[in-house]
Amino acid sequence: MKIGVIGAGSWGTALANVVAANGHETTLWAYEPELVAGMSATRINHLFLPGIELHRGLQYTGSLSEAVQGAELVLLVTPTQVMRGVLASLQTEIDSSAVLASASKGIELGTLCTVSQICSQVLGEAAEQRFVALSGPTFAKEVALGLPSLIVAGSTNQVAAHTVQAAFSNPVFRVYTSDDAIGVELGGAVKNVIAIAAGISDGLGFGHNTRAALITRGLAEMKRLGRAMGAQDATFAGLAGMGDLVLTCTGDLSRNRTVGVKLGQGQTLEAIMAEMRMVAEGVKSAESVNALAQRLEVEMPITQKVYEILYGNKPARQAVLELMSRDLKPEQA
Ligand SMILES: NC(=O)C1=CN([C@@H]2O[C@H](COP(=O)(O)OP(=O)(O)OC[C@H]3O[C@@H](n4cnc5c(N)ncnc54)[C@H](O)[C@@H]3O)[C@@H](O)[C@H]2O)C=CC1
Ligand SMILES: O=C(CO)COP(=O)(O)O
Repeated sequence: MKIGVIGAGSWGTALANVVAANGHETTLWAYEPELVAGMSATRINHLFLPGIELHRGLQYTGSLSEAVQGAELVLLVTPTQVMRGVLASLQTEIDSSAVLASASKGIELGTLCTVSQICSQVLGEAAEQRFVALSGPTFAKEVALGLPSLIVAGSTNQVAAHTVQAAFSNPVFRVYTSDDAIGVELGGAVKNVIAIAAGISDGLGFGHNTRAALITRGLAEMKRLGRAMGAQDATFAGLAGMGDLVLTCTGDLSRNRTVGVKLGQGQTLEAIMAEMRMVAEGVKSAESVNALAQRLEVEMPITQKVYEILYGNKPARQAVLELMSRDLKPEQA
């Protein structure tokens, strides 16, 4: 199969490597010209996935049209906030029958769109019929090292979901299908915001109890937003929900969790972002998910506090105090 992968960050590179190793004719598009040259010469993505040699068959390009030319499957893996611009450049280049998969996790600022909604707006409504959200507990580095990992391909079109499942699956990378594309997308977007909260908690010196509580109540927020957007509750109990939430809230490889830890330790957001080349989607999604919750009148108190800490100068300890002193009530999902 011919596959184009758009975005050579750590995740796009790791996923391109999976399908290339599975025997598919794969071309990886990189935004940075020096990365195209570097990967072509050394087979290593020195900027975003250092130290890992990529499959011999993987091709590299700096041209968007070359990456998707003749592709039966196009995988989008740029940061969510630049997705619309990248897609606009690809609009006339992607084959109208190609499956469109996205492994990006976030909600667009301003429009409050998921990636599938961005695709429909830019490429036309029919794009939704061939859209697949690929998400789960998968740190790029561990996938690239071949450590057993599981993920979900969610789509309203089961033929498209099965195409992605077949292309990516191998003995160390197991892909499940789901018919809940929006649930799979929302799980990935919201867990990044909750991971910042979990990091803040650890950075403040709180314990395992606090972190477990944040994960559990974060899952309740994810479910509530999902219900308001037509997702299925069961999706959030699965890999793209609880699975990814647990991974990101507890794993030291998480960029979002790391941002939270540093905030909890007293660093400013500006200082943290200044020394970070990689994307921590939760920083921007804290604003967009919080706005989405307000628009849909969904109660998401942890998300709201993360937003206030990041953008409202609220001290993290005060935010915790406010969360703890909310009205007492029965436990509800
Ligand atoms: N790294 C990981 O373990 C995982 C990441 N993801 C998601 O994958 C998406 C991509 O993240 P990573 O691959 O981790 O990125 P990264 O943090 O490793 O690298 C940043 C990426 O952003 C690209 N970029 C920056 N400015 C750009 C622009 N103006 N136009 C186009 N591209 C631009 C860079 O070229 C690079 O590909 C995100 O939504 C992330 O949440 C999902 C699962 C795992
Ligand atoms: O989405 C991820 C793992 O599934 C990666 O999380 P971070 O972006 O927080 O590193």
